[in-house]
Order: sequence, then C-alpha cells, then structure tokens
Amino acid sequence: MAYDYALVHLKYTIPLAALLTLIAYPIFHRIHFLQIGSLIVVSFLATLPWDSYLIRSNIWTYPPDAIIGPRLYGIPIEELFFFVIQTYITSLFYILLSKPLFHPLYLSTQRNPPQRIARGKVIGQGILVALTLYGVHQIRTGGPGTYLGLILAWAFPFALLTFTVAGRFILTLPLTSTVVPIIIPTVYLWLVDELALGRGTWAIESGTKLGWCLFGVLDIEEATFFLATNLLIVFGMAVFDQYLAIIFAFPHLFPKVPRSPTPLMLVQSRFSNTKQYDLERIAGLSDAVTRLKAKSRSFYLANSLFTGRLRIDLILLYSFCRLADDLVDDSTSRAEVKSWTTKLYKFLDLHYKSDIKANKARINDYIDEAFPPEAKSALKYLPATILPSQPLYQLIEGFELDSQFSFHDSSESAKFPIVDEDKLNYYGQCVAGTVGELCVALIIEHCEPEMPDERKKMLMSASRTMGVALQYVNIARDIVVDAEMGRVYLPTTWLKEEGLTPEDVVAHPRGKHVENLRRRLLSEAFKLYDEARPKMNGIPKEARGPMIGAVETYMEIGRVLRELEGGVELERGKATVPGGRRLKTVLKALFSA
Ligand SMILES: CC(C)=CCC/C(C)=C/CC/C(C)=C/CC/C(C)=C/[C@@H]1[C@@H](COP(=O)(O)OP(=O)(O)O)[C@]1(C)CC/C=C(\C)CC/C=C(\C)CCC=C(C)C
Repeated sequence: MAYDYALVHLKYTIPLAALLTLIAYPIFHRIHFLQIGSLIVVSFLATLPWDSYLIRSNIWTYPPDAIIGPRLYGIPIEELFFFVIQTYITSLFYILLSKPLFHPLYLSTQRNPPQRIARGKVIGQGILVALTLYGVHQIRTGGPGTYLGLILAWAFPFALLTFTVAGRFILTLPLTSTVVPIIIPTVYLWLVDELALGRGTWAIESGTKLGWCLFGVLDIEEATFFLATNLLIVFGMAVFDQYLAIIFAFPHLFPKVPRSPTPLMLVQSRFSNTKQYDLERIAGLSDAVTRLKAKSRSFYLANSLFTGRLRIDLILLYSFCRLADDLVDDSTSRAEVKSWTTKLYKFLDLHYKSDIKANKARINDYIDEAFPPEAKSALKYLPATILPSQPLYQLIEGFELDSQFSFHDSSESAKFPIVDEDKLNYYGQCVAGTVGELCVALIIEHCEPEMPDERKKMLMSASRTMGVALQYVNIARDIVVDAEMGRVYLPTTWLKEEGLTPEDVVAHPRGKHVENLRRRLLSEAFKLYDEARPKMNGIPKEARGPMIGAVETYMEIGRVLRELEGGVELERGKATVPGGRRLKTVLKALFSA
C-alpha cells in the first residue's frame, strides 16, 4: 500500500510517543531533554552506517510504493525516523519507570561491590563478548546466519562498552527500571514489525536469514534487533543516570552544579575515581531516605517528584527535622529534653555563631561525642551552609514548646501550652512555618540563586503561612492520637467556647464538640492555604510542580477529613488519603504548575 511505512509510524509509533510524552510531561526536567537528545544523536550515528550496509546489501528491502521516496545513504527517511522514535519511546519508558528511584543510593556498589554484583558484571561482559564473537563468526561464514551475525556484531560491542562502564550500577538498579523498560517497548515493536512484515511494508531477503520465526512471520533476527537496540537504549540511559548521580551526590567533587550539568561535568564524572566517592555520604543519604519512608508517606511520595541536588537536600532537611523532633519527642524526662535541645542549639551554634563557628571536622567531632549513632548522619549531612539559621533555631524552640505537654510545672497553662489561637499560630510558625522557609531557601539556592530580594521575601512569607496551614491539618488529623499522649493542640479558648477543657479532650477525643473544633481548625488551615497557594506560582518552574505536589498531597489529608462525617472513626485515629487519590492529587498539581 502506498506510503505504508509512513502509515506504520502514524498508526503505531507516533501515537505511543505522544501518549508517553503526555504522561511524562509533568516530571520532565531539562536534564531529561539532554539525556534523550544525546542518546538519539548517538543512536542515529551508530545505526546509520549499519543500516545503510544492510539495505545496500539487499538484506532489507522495501517495495517502492511502501516508502515516500527520499533516502539518506540508501536509507528511507521512514527508517531514519524509526531510529529516532524508537530511542525516544524506550527512553521515556525508562524515565517513567526510574523516576521513583533515588539514584545516588545505587552508587554504593561502585567500590567493593557485593559478590553478586561483581560476578554479575563479569558474566554479563562474558555473554556480550560471546554474542559479539558469534556474530563475527556468522558474518564470516556467510549464508543464512549473515543478518543475525550483523546484528550481534554491531549491537553487542556497544552493549559491552556501556555495560563495562556502568555494569555495577545497572545490576544494582531494580529490574523494574532496567529489564521492564527493555521488554515493554521490545514486545510492542515486535508486534508492529509482525504487522509490517505481514503487510509487506518491508522484507528480510531470504538467503541471509535463518528462516526461523519467533511467532507469526516475525523473523528471529528482527526480534533480536529490537531486543538488542532497546537494551542499548536502556543501558545508555543508565550510564547517564550514573554520571548524574555522581555529580549530584558528591558536593566535594562537584561543589556547584548548574540546573543542567555540563558535558564537561559528565566527562569529569565518568573519569572520577571511585576511591574519591564519599560512600559514607551515600550511607547517610540512605539513612535519610529510610527515615523519610518510615515517617511520612506524604513527603516520601513527593520527594520523587524532585530532581538533582534539590531532591537530595530536601531529603536531608527532612531527615534533620524528623530526627530533632524525635529526639525531643522520645525524651523521658524534662532534663533529657533540655539535654537534647541544648545539644541541638550547640550544633547550630557551631555552624552559625561567628564567635564559636567551627569547621566541618570540629562539628563532626561534636556530633560524634554528643549524639547517638543513629542520629549522626542526619546532623552531619544537613546542608547547613545553604540554609538560613533563624528558622532552624526557631524549629528547636517549637520542639521545646511541644515538650511542655509531657514535662511541665504545675500550672494549667504549662500543661496545655496552646492557650489561645495566637499561641497555636506561634507553635505552627515554629515547627512548620520554619520548615517552609527552609524548603524555599533550598529551592532558591538550587534553582534561582539570583532571585530578586522582593520575590524571595514574598516566597519566604508565603512559605511560613503554608507551613502553618499544613501544621493545622496535621493537628486536625491527629486529635485522637495526640489526646492518647495527653496532648491537646486545640486552643484552650476554643475549647471553652464548646464548654470543654483540655482534660475533657484527653478523656474523650471523639464526639460532636471536638468535631466542631476539628472543622474550625481545618477552616483556618484552608484560609491560610488559600492565602499562600497563589504565591507558589513564584517558585522557579522546575521546582514549582513538585513543591505544589508536596503541599497538595498534604492538604488532601485535610480535604479527606472535611469529607468524613463527624465522628466517623479515623483509621488508627489518623485520616489516610487512598493511594489512587494521592496519585491523582500529585498529577493534578504537576499538570497545573
Ligand atoms: C519533598 C520533601 C522531602 C520535602 C521535605 C519537607 C520537609 C523538610 C519536611 C519536614 C517535616 C518535619 C519532620 C518537620 C518537623 C516538625 C513537624 C513534624 C512538622 C509537621 C510536618 C509533618 O511531617 P511528618 O513527617 O509528620 O509527615 P506526616 O504528617 O507523618 O505525613 C508538618 C506538618 C510540617 C510540614 C511543613 C512543611 C513541609 C512546610 C510546607 C511549606 C512549604 C513546602 C513551602 C511552600 C512554598 C510556598 C511559597 C507557599
């Protein structure tokens, strides 16, 4: 049929590429353009001579009316387009399936890899060498094995090169981000090829093929071609991710990273010596991700929306905040609370107080002597040099305020310190408004360090407001859980209006009056959210969607609470946002950013 090859693209490859682009668009980062673009250029240049040889050797033929006509070195433009669109499709599958991964963690096997990885790399290299040699043998023998030989002898040396460079990294990655993005597009293109061969859009001339079919009329050579080329594409993407992970994970090797690492940085990363890798930092990052995953579904999901060093520093900031909160929260006496807060203040002083400011080694010595082993990495890797000090000090103040619920003097106000709405707002400013400021400080540092002061002030102010909004949602969600610990964050003045005391709430945290106050608190939360949300449009573009996703995921807890009829049992006292709704919230935030 006329122009049948072009129709194959119009019906099968372009629609899939368009669909994947739509799905991947919200998580697309300029780095992905660099990654895919580079791979398309390499694929095009590597395939051109080989493809041209097959066509000029009459291994591949096309009925004249099946192609539009223009050729490059004998290759129809539809075939040239296939190089591009196959690379694009498989790369997108890889990006989508790899997005949840935190690639720096997979650098852990770069030095002294586990035996499984070391052995796997050698075996993989052996297989690729054997396949290459078998291909050369088939070419030299000629006849039916020629086409298969040409595929093997062309594709697997490239595969051997990429696997030699990144084999440990590739073998450490989960199969969902290596095998799956190879298999899905391969099977899809097998089916497209089967249809095209069946329609005569293109043909593999007999005499150079074995005559075996994987299924239908799909020659085993064609099946091997798509499997081999998609393996090359995924290996190529993984090599890129390894270099990016090295650049982002090691500030001592790459102190300043632009929004998109330069080609020179990628080359430097390639030739960096694994002995230079700070694997203790990788272990610290792993601790931080473990803490994030264990403590907060909301922010754990949101973290994968971010990219590069901003993602790393947000995870490290979360880890510090959570650790500091837990040290104080888990104290068993007022003296222990005082001890931890004093040490945390001292830690901050060593970073920020000019008269006692210390170097990194002195700070690490202090961490080693003053904190337990499980706390050290969260303190050691806090990106303090790019964080404002005031919010960090105020965060600790908030934790001190929190501890009054557990350890207090005899006065009523000490036992329940949230006496009125102003105190509630102050508490929210301390434990959450500060967090918002710190997040925005990281975004500005990594995405737009040259941001005008006016816009910085606007974002900082809005982030404090948004932080309080999230804290109010947190309190509204945890009324029952907090009451079981003897904590009541609802202002005492609000309780009085409902004829309640804090003790009443501790004794009976469910019921109509408490529900009224939950709704009142949620109403305040959404007022603050409505005030701050529009200002998130001032966040630099590459962080805007992910940050809106993080905030909306949290506010969705408040929406779920509002939808629950009063008194409905909250799961373990906490509202939960169903996974599908959480994903829908994130996608809506990303597409709207
Ligand atoms: C994507 C990512 C990893 C972000 C990290 C955000 C971050 C650093 C959070 C730290 C949270 C934390 C442990 C703070 C200590 C005090 C505390 C517990 C605060 C409450 C958070 C809830 O955290 P938790 O781990 O308990 O989560 P779960 O409830 O268990 O799911 C708080 C509710 C406060 C959270 C406040 C923020 C994250 C700040 C929000 C504001 C912004 C992100 C700024 C938005 C920008 C503009 C311009 C409006």
